[in-house]
Amino acid sequence: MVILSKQTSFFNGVPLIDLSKPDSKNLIVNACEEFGFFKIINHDVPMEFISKLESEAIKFFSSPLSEKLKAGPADPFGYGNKQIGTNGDFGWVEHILVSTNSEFNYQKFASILGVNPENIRAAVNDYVSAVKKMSCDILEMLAEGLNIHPKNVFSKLLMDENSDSVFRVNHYPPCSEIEGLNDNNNNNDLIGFGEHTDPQIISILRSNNTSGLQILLKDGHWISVPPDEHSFFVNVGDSLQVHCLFALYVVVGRIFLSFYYRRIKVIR
Ligand SMILES: C=C1C[C@]23C[C@@]1(O)CC[C@H]2[C@@]12CC[C@H](O)[C@@](C)(C(=O)O1)[C@H]2[C@@H]3C(=O)O
Ligand SMILES: O=C(O)CCC(=O)C(=O)O
Ligand SMILES: [Fe+2]
Repeated sequence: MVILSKQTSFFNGVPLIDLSKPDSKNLIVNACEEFGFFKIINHDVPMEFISKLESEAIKFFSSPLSEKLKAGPADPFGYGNKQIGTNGDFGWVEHILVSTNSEFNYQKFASILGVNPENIRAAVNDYVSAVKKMSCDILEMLAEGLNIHPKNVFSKLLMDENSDSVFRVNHYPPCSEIEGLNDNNNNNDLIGFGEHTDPQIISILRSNNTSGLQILLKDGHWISVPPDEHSFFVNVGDSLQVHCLFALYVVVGRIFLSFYYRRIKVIR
């Protein structure tokens, strides 16, 4: 199912965390508690790593479907089309899911792109390492903001060799059925990536300047997040919620709820 909507106004209240500022740790804790979602600026992920990966992804997704299918199915890793995950969820999306493990085999993707698999590995590793470093900084600030020792209590979950961290690239292709439609009624039958929480500790999201990302506020309203290709968005996943409910609530008396979000198709 795809939710189709004319772009309505953007929400300007997403908490903003400037990683270069000393008060970030307290702001991160408040954002996790009040919102479960925040935007990161002044991160150290080089734009060069982001652009390199984005251009390889664009090349891959522009390949003929018959070629892309050779890199599938995503069970668990590879190319997937419309079928999101293993729960039968459906979306107007195609994706690549890869392990962040450095031994991952990129041969299938490299053949389609006509490049050496080591080039793809290097591009993914550069990006993923920089994003992991940023994620560890965020998780350590979170522990510090909560006054929990040691400060790597969360970040060690990410650095663990058995960590289930994954790298996913989603592509939301144009939908010929809705092109040219002038939908004033918020026709509810078209969605890119359906409403869900992520099972991980946190999810780090970045997209190009495409709108459609929506988050569910505590009052039950879905609101649209303004896109920003230079920033990352972070959302609280189920594992952090569970950790806080069972371990931290007793100690520090704070609760973080994992966060519902989705991506809709927007008529321009
Ligand atoms: C629709 C779904 C796909 C997903 C499991 C879920 O029910 C909700 C979270 C999705 C997600 C997002 C992050 C990762 O890409 C992923 C592998 C995960 O752990 O949670 C996917 C799941 C998936 O593709 O199976
Ligand atoms: O498109 C997005 O920004 C969200 C994608 C998403 O929720 C996911 O991959 O888990
Ligand atoms: Fe997600």
